[in-house]
Amino acid sequence: MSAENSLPTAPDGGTIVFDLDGTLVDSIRDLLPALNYTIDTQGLAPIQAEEIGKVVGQGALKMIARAFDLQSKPLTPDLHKELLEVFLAQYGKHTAEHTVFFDGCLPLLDRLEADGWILAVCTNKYAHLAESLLKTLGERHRFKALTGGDTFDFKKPDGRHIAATAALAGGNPSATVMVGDSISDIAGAKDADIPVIAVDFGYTDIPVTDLDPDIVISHFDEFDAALTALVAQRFT
Ligand SMILES: O=C(O)COP(=O)(O)O
Ligand SMILES: [Mg+2]
Repeated sequence: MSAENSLPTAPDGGTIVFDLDGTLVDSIRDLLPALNYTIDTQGLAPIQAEEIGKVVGQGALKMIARAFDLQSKPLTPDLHKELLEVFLAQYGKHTAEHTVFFDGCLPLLDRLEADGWILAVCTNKYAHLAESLLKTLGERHRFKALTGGDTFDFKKPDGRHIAATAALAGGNPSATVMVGDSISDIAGAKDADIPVIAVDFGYTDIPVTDLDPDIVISHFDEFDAALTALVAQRFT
């Protein structure tokens, strides 16, 4: 095993809570077509891939609202609800057609599991969509808990979403590390006093370096060193 691929021993209840969209999986390959299908029904122009950070991160309802805002189009509450149904039906049929895990992610999950870390997913996506996405990709079994934006009465950037996910997974929130790509994840982790590794290849309109996470990585090959540093700083 190379020096880069060397994880720290998991502390008691050691848990890694991963965000989903833009962190574990490159999901805009399916999210964007479903969003564009939805807004096209109202004559809006398609959202471009470069703009995805401006719309994703707070769940589907917010994504639709942000798409309308971006094009300064009015959106009534009734139309908003109707379009959510259109989006959910469309995305529900095409959740995992083109979506893939980011490079290096699955080997990392293998290493983490082998080294005794508990894995969980904390996403602002609807839980049933996240469940179906991970099941279709054949990787749901790795995660001891999966919570969505609709699982609790609170969601990221509320830190309770992350802490409750770790607890649900049987982990110790005080020995938990969050991994995410956007302000919801980084602000949420800070709110819960949980250390956070940010990935800079996800979906955000604010560069993650500006959000002051503990560590930024640009590829999952850098994860082991990042986790080693965090465990030494925060858990010993
Ligand atoms: O789909 C969204 O808007 C957010 O999803 P995420 O929390 O997994 O990034
Ligand atoms: Mg994300």
